[in-house]
Amino acid sequence: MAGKLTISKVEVLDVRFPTSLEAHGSDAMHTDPDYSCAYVVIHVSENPQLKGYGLTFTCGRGTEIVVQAVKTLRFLVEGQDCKKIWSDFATFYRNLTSESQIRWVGPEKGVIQLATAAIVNAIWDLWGRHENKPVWKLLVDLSPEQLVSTIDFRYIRDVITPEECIAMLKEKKGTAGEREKELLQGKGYPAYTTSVGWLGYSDERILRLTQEQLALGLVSFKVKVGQNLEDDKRRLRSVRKAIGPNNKLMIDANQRWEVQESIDWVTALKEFNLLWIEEPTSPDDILGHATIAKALKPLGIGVATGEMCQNRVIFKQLFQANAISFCQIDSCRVGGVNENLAIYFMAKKFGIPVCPHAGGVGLCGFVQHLQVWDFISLSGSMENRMIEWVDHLHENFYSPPVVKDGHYLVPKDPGYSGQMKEESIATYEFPKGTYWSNVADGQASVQPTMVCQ
Ligand SMILES: C[C@H](O)[C@@H](O)[C@@H](O)[C@H](O)C(=O)O
Ligand SMILES: [Mg+2]
Repeated sequence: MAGKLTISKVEVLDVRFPTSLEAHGSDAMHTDPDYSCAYVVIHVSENPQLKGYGLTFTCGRGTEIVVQAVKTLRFLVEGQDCKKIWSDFATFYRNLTSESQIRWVGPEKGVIQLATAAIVNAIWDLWGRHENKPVWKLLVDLSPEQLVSTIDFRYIRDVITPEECIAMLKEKKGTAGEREKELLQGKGYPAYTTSVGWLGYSDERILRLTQEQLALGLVSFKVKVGQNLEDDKRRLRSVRKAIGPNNKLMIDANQRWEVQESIDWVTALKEFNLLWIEEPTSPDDILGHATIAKALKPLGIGVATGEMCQNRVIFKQLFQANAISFCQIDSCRVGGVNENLAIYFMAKKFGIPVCPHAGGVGLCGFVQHLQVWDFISLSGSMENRMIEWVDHLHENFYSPPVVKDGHYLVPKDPGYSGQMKEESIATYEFPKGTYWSNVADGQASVQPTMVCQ
């Protein structure tokens, strides 16, 4: 790799889509999300054509705080040589997450962690584009030593070491080509859908969408629960009837309950043959999740969580405490690709399947790369694994993810699939995009409707 690639500018934009108008994305705790993001574009001096695009997902209000956090971190990124970063990514990552003053407002959690993810994701996108490869292929082609060198092992060495990770990758190297071929020539990677069952949708809408998705080949469905038990029973009865006894059904409470309440509520829903209960309680309550998991095990219902688990340390403890049966990494909640790799390695060690979270804008595009890499290079298995699919806002991206016949097709374009269309930014940048200026002028609606037909 001759020549430098100096980061000349980290650009950051606040982009918000008014999804609350249709109750898309609504759940028991986030009743009116406007799917939004802090969107980062990384420029390099030596090549104006080459840019890296990344983002972190937010729900509307508060995005401006994440944008500010990216601006605060900028001085650690601008002026850096990308090639130097890629050759020792863990050190760059550590510098970002452990800066001596900024770390007080984290460390490695909350807004500053979301901002880290947006920057780090953009740097991986840039790397993929520079190598002319989708990020999954970049990961697959890195040597085991190089790939593992991107991970900051601080605080997780008591459960996993770089040497163990390298050995895991080496063990799978010989057969990786077969799995890559299987994914590219076969149906792709199994998906499940959440976008039939948002909490603010009417019963009629849920049923119609379920039937539509079934007809499109989806066989796994997730429904939001947690506000009212009788409502949950009625919806689940309808969805279970529509999908039949053999298709998979999951529920998601988005942290609505206490620990005992989780056990009681889910037990009351056991007749619907549920694969998992997702986020029953606080994402920080590791032992609470373990208690719930133990109580629900005899019912055959697993516990899933991850979309709001802030860093690798929380995941480490969830694994250690037998608190989850499904690990839901999130491409933007922890500090981007590097930290997610650490979580994948721990999941492999503890024998827990990863089913990435993707309910948000841009997340389906990112996580498909990680999961494809995992199948080819690490777990070597799709058993008990699926990638979440939410069918919203993909039209705003240049290389949108594609689900066909219930499977994600392997992305082929270089990068990490997060580049947003210019016209979408011009419309939805907050507050100056045309959509939001019209709202300010009273020419567009902002009133969320909680029940939609
Ligand atoms: C506010 C969001 O749509 C969440 O409801 C969503 O991420 C959800 O938890 C999911 O699992 O997709
Ligand atoms: Mg969820």
